[in-house]
Amino acid sequence: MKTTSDFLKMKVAGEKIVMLTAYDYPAAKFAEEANVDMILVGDSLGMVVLGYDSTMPVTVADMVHHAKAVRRGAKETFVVVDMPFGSYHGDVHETLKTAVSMMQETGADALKLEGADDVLPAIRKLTSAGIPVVAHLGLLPQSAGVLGGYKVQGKTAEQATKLIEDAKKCQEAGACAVVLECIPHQLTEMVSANLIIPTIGIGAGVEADGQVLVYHDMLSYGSHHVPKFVEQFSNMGQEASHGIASYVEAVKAGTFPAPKHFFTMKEETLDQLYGGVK
Ligand SMILES: Nc1nc(=O)c2c([nH]1)NC[C@@H]1CN(c3ccc(C(=O)N[C@@H](CCC(=O)O)C(=O)O)cc3)CN21
Ligand SMILES: CC(C)C(=O)C(=O)O
Ligand SMILES: [Mg+2]
Repeated sequence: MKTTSDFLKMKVAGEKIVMLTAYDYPAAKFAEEANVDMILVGDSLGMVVLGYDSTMPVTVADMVHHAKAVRRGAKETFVVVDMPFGSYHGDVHETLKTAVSMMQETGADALKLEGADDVLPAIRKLTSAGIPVVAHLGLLPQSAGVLGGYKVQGKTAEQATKLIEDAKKCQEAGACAVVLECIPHQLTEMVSANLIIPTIGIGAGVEADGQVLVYHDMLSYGSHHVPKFVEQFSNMGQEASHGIASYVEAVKAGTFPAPKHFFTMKEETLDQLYGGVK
């Protein structure tokens, strides 16, 4: 299994880090088999798996439930779990307690927290307690209400300067990597050059040290709105709906199940059952 120090080495060597989200056992297995470097159990599961229209309703219990399934499917891959909305903005001792239980219950390798500023003490606290932390800057879906929606961040010189400073502060606080979401690619280049820890981009250009995408987006598996930064690498949703439509048709037509799907009784048992007469 790769560790945080391998990710630092990959950055130095210029080897791209591939991260993919997963929310269940089969997805985790597929990711591990394809040599994904890091799996993210993202709170985006609230949207793509649970059908909410934001990540706000997702709870620690939801994250734990899905992360346990992912861990069972990918025992040899570095697994990062999102701390959900509202679970790390209270007292740092409370945050540490929540983080410890998330780590112990799921067997995760790291936790991810959105933001800098008042989140820095939590990053410091968790790291010093031995929990690797991935930071997350730029578009913060858990603050979409405050940001005014899912919009590109860091477009002005002032915002960009703040983001570079925030990234450095996250690194100083002990973060082992930082996710950069929806920022101009030139800013990604600057942040990446200013940090020792790797940057993992989503909608942040090719200059990041790694990339992350949401499983359901990159496979076109039922996610309704697909952001501009997504490439659809397969068409799973279409495969699924065609498969289900064929099943419905076959049952209605009586062509499924076919004899190869039947279980059959012996002739002599049938004779006993009928008492020799039908
Ligand atoms: N399915 C899914 N994919 C994601 O990547 C994702 C989630 N859900 N949920 C949590 C966050 C929210 N994310 C999103 C969602 C939408 C846009 C989006 O539509 N952005 C606009 C750009 C808006 C602008 O121009 O400022 C776009 O057209 O891509 C961006 C990030 C990323 N994360
Ligand atoms: C979009 C990624 C980075 C994320 O935080 C998630 O999937 O929840
Ligand atoms: Mg998230």
